[in-house]
Amino acid sequence: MLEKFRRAKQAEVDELIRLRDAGHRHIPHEGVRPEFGAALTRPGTSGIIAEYKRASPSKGDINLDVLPLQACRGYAEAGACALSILTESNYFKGSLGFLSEVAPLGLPLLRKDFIIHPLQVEATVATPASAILLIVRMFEDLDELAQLHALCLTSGLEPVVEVFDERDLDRAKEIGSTIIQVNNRDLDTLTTDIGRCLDMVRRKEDGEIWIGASGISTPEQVSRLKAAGLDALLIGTALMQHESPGLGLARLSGGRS
Ligand SMILES: O=C(O)c1ccccc1NCC(=O)[C@H](O)[C@H](O)COP(=O)(O)O
Repeated sequence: MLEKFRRAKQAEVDELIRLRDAGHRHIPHEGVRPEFGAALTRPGTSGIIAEYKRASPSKGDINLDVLPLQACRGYAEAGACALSILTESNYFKGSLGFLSEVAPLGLPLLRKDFIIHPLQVEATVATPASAILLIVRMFEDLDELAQLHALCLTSGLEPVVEVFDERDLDRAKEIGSTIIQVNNRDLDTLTTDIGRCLDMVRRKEDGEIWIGASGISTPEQVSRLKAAGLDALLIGTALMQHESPGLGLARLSGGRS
């Protein structure tokens, strides 16, 4: 599955290389980037990262009717501590432009995509994103991942490093990741099992911020995962399936609406 995403991304990377070779430069975003990691652990936070996700490989179209700002305003009103914005276009019907559309809400933004090349990091620096997803499995060569991780940090983006299993976690820790996201989705079957982050969070160490992602859909799961030590939970489908995603979040978290 990830190989399929990597191939789809290569076309985007080739275009970024062509533009760079033609002299195009990304102008860094000049506004404030609210701190992402700090927002997940601030006292009193809901600890919920609400995702704007229009479609997915597992569900097909989820919600094409609610615009980014409309959905994310609802998330902000319902107490989301940060927003995850799917920018991948082929499988998730996302767009990089969504980041600027929702930035006026003032919440920290995670760019959720398949990042494999430094020019994608540069392109992200030109947006208001505070954080960017790096998926350990996308990299055979750990040095390549370590270099992208370092580039994110020096560029002012907080890298969120996603792991699926213990080996990924070993590699994430080896490069010094401090924001670790455990994905509960099995990439072969696309099914989810929250037991994965419940197991892995036992390896959380001081100074690390842990996020549990995928397949979270009930208030009971939210309470159980938080009690197990996850700092934040990233939720997309269960919210976007609501006509009003913000109301979906309010129901799930008992937050304001
Ligand atoms: O959502 C998918 O079907 C999917 C398939 C293959 C790779 C990644 C996929 N999703 C990306 C995500 O990480 C999720 O959007 C995120 O964790 C939220 O999950 P959910 O709450 O289950 O929508």
